[in-house]
Amino acid sequence: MHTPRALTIAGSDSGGGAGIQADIKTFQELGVFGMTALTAVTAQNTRDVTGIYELPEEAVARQIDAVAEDIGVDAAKTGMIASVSIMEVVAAKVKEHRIHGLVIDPVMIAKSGVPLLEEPARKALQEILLPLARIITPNLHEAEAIVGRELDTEEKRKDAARHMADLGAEAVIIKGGHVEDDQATDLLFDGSRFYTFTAPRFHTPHTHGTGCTFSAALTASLAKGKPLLETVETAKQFITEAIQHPLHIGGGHGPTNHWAYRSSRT
Ligand SMILES: Nc1ncnc2c1ncn2[C@@H]1O[C@H](COP(=O)(O)OP(=O)(O)OP(=O)(O)O)[C@@H](O)[C@H]1O
Ligand SMILES: Cc1ncc(CO)c(N)n1
Repeated sequence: MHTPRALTIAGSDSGGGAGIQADIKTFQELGVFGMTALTAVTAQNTRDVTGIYELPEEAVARQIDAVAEDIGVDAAKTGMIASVSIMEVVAAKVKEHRIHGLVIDPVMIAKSGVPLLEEPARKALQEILLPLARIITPNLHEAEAIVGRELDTEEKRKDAARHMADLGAEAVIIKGGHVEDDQATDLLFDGSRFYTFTAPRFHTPHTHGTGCTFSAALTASLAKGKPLLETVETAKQFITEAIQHPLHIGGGHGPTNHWAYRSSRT
């Protein structure tokens, strides 16, 4: 069996808790060889985003070409893709290199409240990236932005998931991190059935990069060739343990603990 290889196409978080840093830490913890194609560099910590520097389209294209042409990609994820032009490049390269097992994390704002997606790119996301998704993983607010309505009941969230599947995503997970509830429940739609994945809600400020970490864990399992339900189950356990055992780093929304899942198993 070959070594599973996963690529993240995302932004850099200098603070190390979100973005490509969260992704490659998660890939490593799950025994998957991690590769990166940077779309932007952010100057960021647990409190704020103080700078966003997009990479040129050509730089994004060449990074994807470089890894796909030599190393190979068993699964990939997208995170922060701030502009329509970079979205177009990513979609073209995903098609050109026939990258399957693509997890789309439709990142829109950081935990600190700073927007990471330019306004015109919101619509483009559903037209350009969403149809390529093996799994799309919006949080509540991202799902509301994609379907253009409030999703304050489970029934409405189910309709939204169906809507995103109709737009072309093979599977949809509406994450429950921002839903007012004692539990953190994620809703999966696999194109025909709904499933829920529930964990206790921890009352902690250390949730910086939860979405990145969760989608990276999904990508790692897909790279290993795991089926959808097992993939979501593993990712949910990974993020739950990472939130449950925080590292207490920084003065704001601190990172999750990327080694908690492994530590509890060794
Ligand atoms: N306080 C919490 N306790 C337990 N699980 C949580 C908590 N907050 C989020 N989660 C879980 O973490 C995962 C990511 O969900 P969330 O909705 O926070 O993503 P997000 O908003 O995209 O994160 P990010 O800040 O990285 O953008 C989901 O599985 C969600 O249920
Ligand atoms: C670079 C980057 N990507 C994604 C997020 C969302 O958590 C973030 N804060 N920073």
